[in-house]
Amino acid sequence: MHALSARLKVQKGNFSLDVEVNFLKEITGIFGPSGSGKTTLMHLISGLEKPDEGHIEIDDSLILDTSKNWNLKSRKRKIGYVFQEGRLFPHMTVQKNLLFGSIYADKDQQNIHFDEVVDLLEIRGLLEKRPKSLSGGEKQRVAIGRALLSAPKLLLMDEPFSSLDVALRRQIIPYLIRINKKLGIPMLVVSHDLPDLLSLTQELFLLRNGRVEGHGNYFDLIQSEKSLEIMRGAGLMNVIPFKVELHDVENGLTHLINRDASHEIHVERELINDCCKVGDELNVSLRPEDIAITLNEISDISIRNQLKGNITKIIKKENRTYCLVDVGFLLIVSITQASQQKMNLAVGTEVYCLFKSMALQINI
Ligand SMILES: Nc1ncnc2c1ncn2[C@@H]1O[C@H](COP(=O)(O)OP(=O)(O)OP(=O)(O)O)[C@@H](O)[C@H]1O
Repeated sequence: MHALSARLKVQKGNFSLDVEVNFLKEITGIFGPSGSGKTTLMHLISGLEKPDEGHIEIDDSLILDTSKNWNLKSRKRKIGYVFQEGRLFPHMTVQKNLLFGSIYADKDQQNIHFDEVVDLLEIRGLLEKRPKSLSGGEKQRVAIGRALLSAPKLLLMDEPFSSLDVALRRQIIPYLIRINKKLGIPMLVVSHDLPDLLSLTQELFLLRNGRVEGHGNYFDLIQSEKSLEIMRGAGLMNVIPFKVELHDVENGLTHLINRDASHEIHVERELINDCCKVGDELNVSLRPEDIAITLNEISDISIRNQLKGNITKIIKKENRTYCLVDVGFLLIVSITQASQQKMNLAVGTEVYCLFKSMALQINI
């Protein structure tokens, strides 16, 4: 059963949107450059805008069908919408803002209660405050809480990170993952920042000029030249799930292993910030430019992380060469075309991917 199934068409001046979006219960990202129609799509799904033609079902119940003249009002759609800048009511305390969310909630379907939301988002200490005295991340968490208390079947988030600095983004992302896992509320998250989006989900729709140009897992998408082209300018990123294996206090390192325990990497403890226990799962991000390729393992080198693999695809774009390397999981590596030619790299070549521990970003 799809959490959302939508076909939508709209013309706005010179811009036309014509898309089909279906997804399951997880977190799904909508990535696209500025002006590609992301906000328009969210408005159409939430009912803030009306399409010229369209059909929307949420959890198999019909929300909109223009051919039958069926169009549920926004507040009846059971969709929580978290806007870019939170949009809290300034004259109300945090508590009242949160309770406002439950006004439209269908009490029978309320699968999350006030105290649970407050604890999940860690906002108990803020309840008596007014929005103007909150930080950006706190506002955003309250806005998410308000949306959750409306008992939504679907949560839409438009650029939830854009008003937050890096530290606050890192805070919000785990809350969103927790909400999705714990409450099973599907989320559609719009962003033009690929690394942020990828730390939340690798299931993506790529939007360009009002059309879906690709849909699926990020690592499948980057194998298509067209999708790679859309994402390239926004900061391609490797995002790999790891588990904390051991804290090596003496050497200041934490050892991480991947899902099937085939690979171990080492990161500086200061990156982990003492936040993770052995056994905790985390995502490690690594820029394709921060990985070097060699044909042999190098022993007398300070770089500790050297993963052996095979090149599965090579894509050339301008003077860069993108190599997809299967090291047990896929890594995307960006090198110059000159390096590729000099090393004679081709599909099937066995290589080592080298990266410094400091090049890793940890998303908890
Ligand atoms: N009322 C309107 N009349 C005409 N064109 C419009 C109208 N509203 C939006 N547009 C155009 O529709 C296109 C898509 O806008 P939209 O805000 O959905 O894009 P977006 O992907 O969310 O962009 P951004 O990342 O910059 O927020 C843009 O080219 C915009 O100029």
